[in-house]
Amino acid sequence: MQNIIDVRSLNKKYKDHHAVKDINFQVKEGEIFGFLGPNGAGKSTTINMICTMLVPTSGSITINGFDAVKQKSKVRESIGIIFQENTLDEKLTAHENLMLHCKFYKVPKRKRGARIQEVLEIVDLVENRDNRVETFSGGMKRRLEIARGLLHYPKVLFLDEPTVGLDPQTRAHIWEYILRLKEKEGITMFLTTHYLDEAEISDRIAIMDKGKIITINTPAELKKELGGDIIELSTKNNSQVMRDIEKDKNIIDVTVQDNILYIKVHSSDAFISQFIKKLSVPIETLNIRKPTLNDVFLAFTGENIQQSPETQSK
Ligand SMILES: Nc1ncnc2c1ncn2[C@@H]1O[C@H](COP(=O)(O)OP(=O)(O)OP(=O)(O)O)[C@@H](O)[C@H]1O
Repeated sequence: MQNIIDVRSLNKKYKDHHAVKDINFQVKEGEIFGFLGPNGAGKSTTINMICTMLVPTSGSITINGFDAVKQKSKVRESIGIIFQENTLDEKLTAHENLMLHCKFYKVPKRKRGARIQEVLEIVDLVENRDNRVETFSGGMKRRLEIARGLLHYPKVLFLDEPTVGLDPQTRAHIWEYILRLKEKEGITMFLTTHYLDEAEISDRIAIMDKGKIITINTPAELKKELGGDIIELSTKNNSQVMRDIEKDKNIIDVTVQDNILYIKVHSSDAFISQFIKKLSVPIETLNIRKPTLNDVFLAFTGENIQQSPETQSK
């Protein structure tokens, strides 16, 4: 598979802050590329540079064969962006919103009608074409934004938390459309998300932290690399537990989040009974499971992938 995005030695420095530090990665044509990282990792800065909205301090970005600094308009023709916040004009109808975008992107006049019809069909909004956007549900607005992002036949679609704030049923519905697009039109998807299940859909995932790409792999490989089992344990005195299990050779790693200890072990089978005997404080909850993508994220960044409550309502 050919690389549709090629990022090399990319840096961005804001006055006294080095936000993106010499990163390198490639995105293959047709894949869903998940771009994850905690708040402030440098994801938006990187995406803004790829989308030509921000000039890099140094390094190179090639999209669809075009240079993101020297061939901005060619790059813009090659990409579609679905922003997190609603950028539709609520007072206009679906059709009028799409027409406005056609003009902006200079889609030839004689092709506009057919193309609008085509994208409305993709997202199942043909019957709503003449209704004002203000009458749409959250899910319909998102679908219309996706339709708009597709109007100029982009090769890459940037999806910035595409289902944030939507209910689970609508989220599942939006994903049906996104996956249909991938299948039918072969569009490459560059996805940022704080939802674990969405990250799982990615063909490959890059995790960014403190301005650097710290790993890139398929979700399955990332989990496999982490290996072993995870024991989730809570007690009234977790620091005593840490002392109890100190120097235990079966333990690979221990992290603490929200007062729960996540103890990574090679295998819990033979280990668990002697582990419990070692504890000098009563157990409140105990759970044993295989690693998830969240464990991968936690291991690399020290944080949970899920949205914090204050950003969830955005
Ligand atoms: N215009 C700016 N001037 C100075 N510093 C900035 C500017 N924009 C971003 N930063 C800093 O650069 C770092 C990376 O920010 P960025 O927005 O790229 O992170 P992010 O991974 O997208 O985070 P989030 O998930 O919260 O959107 C942060 O420390 C941020 O404060």
